[in-house]
Amino acid sequence: MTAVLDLTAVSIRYSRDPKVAPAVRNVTLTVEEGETLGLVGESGSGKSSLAAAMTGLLPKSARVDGAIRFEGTDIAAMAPDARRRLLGASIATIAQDPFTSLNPVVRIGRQLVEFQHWRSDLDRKARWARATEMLKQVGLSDPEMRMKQFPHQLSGGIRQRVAIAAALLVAPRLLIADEPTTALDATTEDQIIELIREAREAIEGAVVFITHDMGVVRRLCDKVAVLYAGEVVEAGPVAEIFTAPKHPYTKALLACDPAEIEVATRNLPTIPGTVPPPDDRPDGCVFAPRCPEAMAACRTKDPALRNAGPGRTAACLLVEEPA
Ligand SMILES: Nc1ncnc2c1ncn2[C@@H]1O[C@H](COP(=O)(O)OP(=O)(O)OP(=O)(O)O)[C@@H](O)[C@H]1O
Repeated sequence: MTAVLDLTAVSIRYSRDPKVAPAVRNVTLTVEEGETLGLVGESGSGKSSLAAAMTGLLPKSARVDGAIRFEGTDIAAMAPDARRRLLGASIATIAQDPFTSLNPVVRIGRQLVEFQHWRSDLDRKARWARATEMLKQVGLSDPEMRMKQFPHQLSGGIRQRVAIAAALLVAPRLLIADEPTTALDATTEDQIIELIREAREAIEGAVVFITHDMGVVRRLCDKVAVLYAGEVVEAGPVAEIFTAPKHPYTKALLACDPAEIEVATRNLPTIPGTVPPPDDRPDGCVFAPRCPEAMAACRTKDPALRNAGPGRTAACLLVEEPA
């Protein structure tokens, strides 16, 4: 079966100059139909750069090496116009702030009708009816009233539901959700996560969920790729990585997940130090300066991503490859 999305050795530079240090390095990952992949990492780990590359939204000055295949077609190699046509009809994005996808000065109804411009088989009335029905499906109780409102008249949670409805109107094969619950309270976050789960079933496609929060990955995703300083440091099935993480960075992220902390505490642990910028990487393992398990060899030897069990990879000298 052809994967919905398949990245092979993808590097991203914010410059055409191949000598400029890449912000994303050599990332390989696959998302199959019916799967939700979590991309997780701290600020600066390259999540948004990867999302922009997947949606063809990197700045013109950026350079992508490697292949990004959407249902078998390499979108990194496509002309921008052809890429926009393909992606506009097949990939939808839900952003952290729905104001980035909703126009603040246009009523919801008009926007949702315009989102369906590619449906030449439907007239305006049919598009309006389809949009109203979609608002109902995402749990809004008075969709006709919502259609007449402006985005600023809605709460954050309702705005995010409208953004999900807008994404579903595209009937995408791939839904990319970029920190869609970060600005929401815990109850609303639960509802939006449930909605994204239902959305994946409705589109019969795949979801890429970008977050810094391991708790959300645990609740929603089938697979996870942990990013650090632009590299995948560990990847594999969520069920296994959460029970037996192998990379010290994954272990540290899990230690920051409130659900993993037995005694309720106001002060969640954080990982000391910061992600190094692309042009100031340490020698050896990029995580070594912050790693509680680092050995002398970690300061000199770059750990290549290695086999860490069925469907799993990890980039750490401490991980022994299965025989
Ligand atoms: N437009 C840009 N021009 C130059 N460098 C950029 C640009 N966008 C991102 N970067 C750099 O790329 C690296 C990865 O950033 P990116 O925003 O992709 O990470 P992130 O994990 O999404 O973080 P955040 O959650 O803060 O958005 C960082 O070092 C960042 O400074």
